[in-house]
Amino acid sequence: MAATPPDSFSDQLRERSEPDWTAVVRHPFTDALFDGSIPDERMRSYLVQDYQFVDDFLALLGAAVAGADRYASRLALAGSIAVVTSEENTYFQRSFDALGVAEADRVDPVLDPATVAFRDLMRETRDGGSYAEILTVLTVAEWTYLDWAKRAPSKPGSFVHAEWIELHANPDFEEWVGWLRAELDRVGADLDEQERARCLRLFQRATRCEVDFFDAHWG
Ligand SMILES: Cc1ncc(CN)c(N)n1
Repeated sequence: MAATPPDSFSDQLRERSEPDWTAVVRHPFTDALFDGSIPDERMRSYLVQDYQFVDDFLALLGAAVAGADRYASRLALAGSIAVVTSEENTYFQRSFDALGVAEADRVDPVLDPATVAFRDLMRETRDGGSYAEILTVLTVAEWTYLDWAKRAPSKPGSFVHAEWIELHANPDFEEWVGWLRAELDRVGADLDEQERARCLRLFQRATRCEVDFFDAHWG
């Protein structure tokens, strides 16, 4: 993982997004994922909604490729696109098969309010955000997932649970999150006060979206 200096821009954004950050990383949904106790019905609805999240997330990655200020950054971002469109997509399809998800729910399900809120945030950022703002939203989505997945004490039996954890707790994903943070720190160094404040508001809003997304499938 790329080294991040202590009290970096990304660290400051995360610290100022508490208590929501910890609420995502320690969400009871993730604990139930670890011990494999999420009922199929709940896992199905979560994955169906998340597949829609991933659609907009992929478009946001595309906007980051377009908005990046250098070729090396485009290459790193394209590497993540490769994962989302291969291993991760295959995981969704195999899980949908195992959970009996109908074609309509794979392609065009009724969206939860939490999915709509996250989608709106990603679309607004994609269409009108600076490269720093796009990185901010990408970083929240990936870093929260790394942080909860890293807490997994062991592998649950079902592949639907186990592989969802593994996709977010492996050395490549850790390196990707390290890159995102370092990139946000690099770009953040050139921002003025107003632009940094906009990134903070986006970071906080995206973190809240993550809490609401898990809440929608819990309790
Ligand atoms: C809601 C959500 N947030 C983040 C991730 C990780 N890409 C995800 N799959 N879903």
